[in-house]
Amino acid sequence: MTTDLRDHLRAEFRWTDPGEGYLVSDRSGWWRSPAILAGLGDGLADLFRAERPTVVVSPEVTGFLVGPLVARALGVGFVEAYRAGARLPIAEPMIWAEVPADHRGKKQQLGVRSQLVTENDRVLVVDDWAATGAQARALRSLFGRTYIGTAVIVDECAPEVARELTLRGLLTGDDIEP
Ligand SMILES: O=P(O)(O)OC[C@H]1O[C@H](OP(=O)(O)OP(=O)(O)O)[C@H](O)[C@@H]1O
Repeated sequence: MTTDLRDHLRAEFRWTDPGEGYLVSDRSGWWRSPAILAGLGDGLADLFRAERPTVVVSPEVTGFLVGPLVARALGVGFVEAYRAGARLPIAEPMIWAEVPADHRGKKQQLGVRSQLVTENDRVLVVDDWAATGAQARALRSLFGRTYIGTAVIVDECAPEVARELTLRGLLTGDDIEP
């Protein structure tokens, strides 16, 4: 099942060249694929099922596509982590974490409605991609001991960063090399 999923993810992934000296990942083929949508929740959930997560948290915005699939597969709920500056559709109070400079060198903040995660939760962070690990690091700092790890589709982090953040991926950077 997971082998099939990995094959589908590799097959539906594209690099695009906007002509600005770097390539940009095009992940739209993933969301268009019924096979990927059917398998992605369980595929990512299986990376952490043994750790019995009780809630999934994902960063804005692509994380909002992936996180609910994983929450559904685990039978738990989903919480949005918004970027500062977003027009928040949820009530205060929020807790905020500084995001270290990410893969574009940009600093930001991520915020979660504090009442949605309790100290007894076991938080699984889910995202489509990890490059520097900045989003995962920020959310780990936000949740402290309730953080159990981060599941991503593509893990491009340095191995020591992935280990430190308990970050696991379905694919590595080598799987989608241009
Ligand atoms: O490991 P990091 O260096 O933190 O990078 C990973 C982040 O980069 C991508 O998001 P992006 O900022 O491109 O925003 P998007 O979700 O709006 O596409 C991806 O969805 C992760 O959230």
